[in-house]
Amino acid sequence: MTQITKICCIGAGYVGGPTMAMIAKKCPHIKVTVVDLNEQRIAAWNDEDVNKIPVYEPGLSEVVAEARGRNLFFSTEVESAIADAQMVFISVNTPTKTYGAGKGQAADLKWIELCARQIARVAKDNKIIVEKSTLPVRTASAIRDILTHTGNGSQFQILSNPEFLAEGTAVEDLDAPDRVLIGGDSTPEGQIAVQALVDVYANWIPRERILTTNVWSSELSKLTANAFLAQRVSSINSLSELCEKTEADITEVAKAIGTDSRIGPKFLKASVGFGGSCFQKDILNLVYIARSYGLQEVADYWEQVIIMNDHQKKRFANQMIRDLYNTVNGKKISFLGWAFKKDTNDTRESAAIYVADHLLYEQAYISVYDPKVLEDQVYADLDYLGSRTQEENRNGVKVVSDPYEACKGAHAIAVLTEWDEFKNYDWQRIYDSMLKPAKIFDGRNLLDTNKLSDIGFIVQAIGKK
Ligand SMILES: NC(=O)C1=CN([C@@H]2O[C@H](COP(=O)(O)OP(=O)(O)OC[C@H]3O[C@@H](n4cnc5c(N)ncnc54)[C@H](O)[C@@H]3O)[C@@H](O)[C@H]2O)C=CC1
Ligand SMILES: O=C(O)[C@H]1O[C@H](OP(=O)(O)OP(=O)(O)OC[C@H]2O[C@@H](n3ccc(=O)[nH]c3=O)[C@H](O)[C@@H]2O)[C@H](O)[C@@H](O)[C@@H]1O
Repeated sequence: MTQITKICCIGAGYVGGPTMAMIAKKCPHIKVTVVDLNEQRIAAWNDEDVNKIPVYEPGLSEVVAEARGRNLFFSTEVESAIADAQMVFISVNTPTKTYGAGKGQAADLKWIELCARQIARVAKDNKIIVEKSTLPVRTASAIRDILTHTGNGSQFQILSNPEFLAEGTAVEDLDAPDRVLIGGDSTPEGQIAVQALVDVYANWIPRERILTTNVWSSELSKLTANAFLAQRVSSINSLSELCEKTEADITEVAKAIGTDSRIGPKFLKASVGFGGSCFQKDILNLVYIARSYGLQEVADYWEQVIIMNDHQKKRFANQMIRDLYNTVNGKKISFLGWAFKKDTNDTRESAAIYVADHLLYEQAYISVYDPKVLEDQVYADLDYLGSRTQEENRNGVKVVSDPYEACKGAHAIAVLTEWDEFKNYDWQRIYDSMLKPAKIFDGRNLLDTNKLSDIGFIVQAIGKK
């Protein structure tokens, strides 16, 4: 049996950082080194002030503080960390391709291949390679191809161990996951590698929650889990539009169906649309894979989840324009929230970006407040769209650090993220400072509509009349 005492993780992002911090915390006998090419990111992980680590997650700084310097290390010395480790996790980004074949759908595996080649170059002994990144089914065979041609006789086992944590709850998800999934080869060597990784997780996770499968099932289960979750959001969002036409209330409908134990209550919150770095990219990837096998109906079925989500974001922005007398030209609109969900500073694919873009086309003036997202990030998100010049984005959007300032003099407020603090604002004070009629578009069904209406606000929530 291989007793793992040295782990390296390539990629110190939203997954690599928290995941490895938890392994290090729970397994003080294992030396865990997280490496990244991004020097700034590594410097931030090593910041003396543990509150300045680059990923904001409730409880994460405490986990890092406990293990960092003891058996958790962050470094840019990629090669030596790989060479030293018995087990190498690959946790690099796998975004949607922006060029060439599969552009806009397939996963870009450039960084995965680079990692495999780097491992092949520096490894001098046998290693277990763990796919932590989300990958298209059958990627392990490409990694194996690269690794088996090193020519130095080292043996590699490839495992798939997808991550299911959600941002904002990463620490609790890692501490007590519903399950850990490990896919490996059925050969004796493959099973020894699977067992070695099972033993790592078994330090804190009950054995019955550690599932083992073949590699392909594991790779495909990750895409499938995200597709099912996103599908629930698109399903409830599609019905929110019908609720708005029929005086049914989406919160009541969600509760009514969610109490059926076969359906379950989670992931039925209607919203302005799902965001985050993964749902869209993973479903597009699934669609691409299905098409590449000639499975048109399968591809079309899942693509509809994305089409519905795009529709929901557009619908929200259009409703704002319509309710603001068909023009937002020169009107100040306050955005409460920019992150794709609460309790994270991550803004990737956030619905707020697309709603802002839509309103900027209509020449609105947007004032953004988010408790955790920095000004530069908001501009970077808008610049990345390429819809207008950097100067135009900075003229059209101001980022402020005070929510009352964001709302002062506004025609309307849009709630784009469900941050808890929004519920406790002095809404009378906000109302008094706004232009009248003062409108609120609650894209998260977060606020107390009755209370706001009593103050004088005109409130439009999702899936409610
Ligand atoms: N963000 C999330 O909540 C989740 C993400 N995933 C998956 O995990 C993977 C990583 O996602 P994130 O951590 O969000 O990405 P990220 O972009 O935050 O982090 C990836 C890191 O890898 C580094 N990197 C890329 N190539 C490298 C190389 N050759 N050598 C060293 N470092 C390299 C980048 O500099 C970056 O810091 C993706 O496949 C994603 O789909 C899975 C579950 C949850
Ligand atoms: O592969 C990934 O990256 C991860 O993707 C999601 O996690 P995450 O995107 O971090 O956050 P979620 O809680 O899933 O929320 C995703 C989006 O859906 C929205 N959402 C979620 C639930 C809901 O009922 N309604 C709704 O609009 C959220 O606001 C957010 O914009 C999955 O939940 C994780 O299991 C997975 O590991």
